[in-house]
Amino acid sequence: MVRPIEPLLPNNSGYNYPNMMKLCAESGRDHFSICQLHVVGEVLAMTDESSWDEEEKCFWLRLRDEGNFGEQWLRQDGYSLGLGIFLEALPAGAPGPDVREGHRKALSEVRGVRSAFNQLRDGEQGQAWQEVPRLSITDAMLGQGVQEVDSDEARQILDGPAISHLLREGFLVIHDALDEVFASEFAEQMAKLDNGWNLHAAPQATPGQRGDRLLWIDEEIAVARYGSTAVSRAIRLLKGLGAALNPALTAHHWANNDAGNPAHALKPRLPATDTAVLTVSPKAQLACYPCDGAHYICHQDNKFRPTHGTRLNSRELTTILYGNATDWDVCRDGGQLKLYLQTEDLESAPPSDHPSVHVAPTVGTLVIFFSRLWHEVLPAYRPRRALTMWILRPEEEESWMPNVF
Ligand SMILES: O=C(O)CCC(=O)C(=O)O
Ligand SMILES: [Fe+2]
Repeated sequence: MVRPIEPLLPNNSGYNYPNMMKLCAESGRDHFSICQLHVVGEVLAMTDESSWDEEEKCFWLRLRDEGNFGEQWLRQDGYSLGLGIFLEALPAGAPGPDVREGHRKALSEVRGVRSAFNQLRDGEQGQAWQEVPRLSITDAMLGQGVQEVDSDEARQILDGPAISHLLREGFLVIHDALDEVFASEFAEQMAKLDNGWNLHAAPQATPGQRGDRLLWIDEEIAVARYGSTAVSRAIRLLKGLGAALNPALTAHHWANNDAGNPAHALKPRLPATDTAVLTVSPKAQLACYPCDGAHYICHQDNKFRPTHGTRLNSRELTTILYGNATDWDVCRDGGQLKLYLQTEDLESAPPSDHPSVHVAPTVGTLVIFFSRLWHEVLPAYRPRRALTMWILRPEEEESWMPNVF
């Protein structure tokens, strides 16, 4: 039997260790797993890692969001949690259908809060936050970023002129990043994954924001679960871009920071010889936009909040490999990525006639851009598939939590 999820509580102080044990005893289960934790409107999915600290008499929870852009150890002492926790009295394993329903409700609630948050101006505390208990950063120990992945393929693609273009313009498009055989296998396997009912609707902060369906996937799952060797190779290639860019990116941030741009600050300030700024997200996002005009409105993948001196999340660069047929016709099929140039510091979306580049999502095209650049996916009239990897700045992981607390 699956026990329904506990309702969202405005205050989580009941979820301390003794009470969790009591709940276990009452339900006849030998453990509870925390399946969802909401902090300032983000949903952080719990992995199965939590540990009881005998000395501190508290649980440490390892929290990650779905794409693993944010990760931290959080002390669960009944005071330091955000909007709410859902407890499932479930043995480890796939959630049952009523749990999924609970998740859906929770997500829509969280999205409501989140969109209220997005409408707040810097420093303002809105209605949405009044019930949120204080989350102390000093109670949270930051998790480690994922290791760098070396890839010869990535290094070959990112030669000196390509890197200079990326740093100067904020984006880079390479049309022949994959050889012909790799490209056609990649497109074929992306279609197979999409057509095999493996994807689920992307979460939306506001209705109509995006119409794609997603699968989070890493290079091992791609092979072991789906037999998609070309997708696995593509994920490794994308992961390798981080390592290939590290030295130049570090120098870039140093130069901009020294020139007084706080958005480039390296925290903690790295020694000049240390070039390891970037890590990669463990999983890539496989996204398919169905052919019914599905799109993604103009947005940034990350934001720098000058009044707080923090970023919303750890994403630094967005890297995408497209997996669509070579006869993609933008006039007929639409679906271009529209990148608005030099818009990283804009607070709100630029007008649609702002200088931009349009990228056709043809197989073999690789695009890399700074995640704070405003961009959108234009309506697609043919299934449009993309594999996205976010390259992260792990030292920023703390700052995805806006410090409205
Ligand atoms: O697929 C694309 O071209 C861009 C997708 C995107 O902006 C996103 O997933 O955040
Ligand atoms: Fe995006």
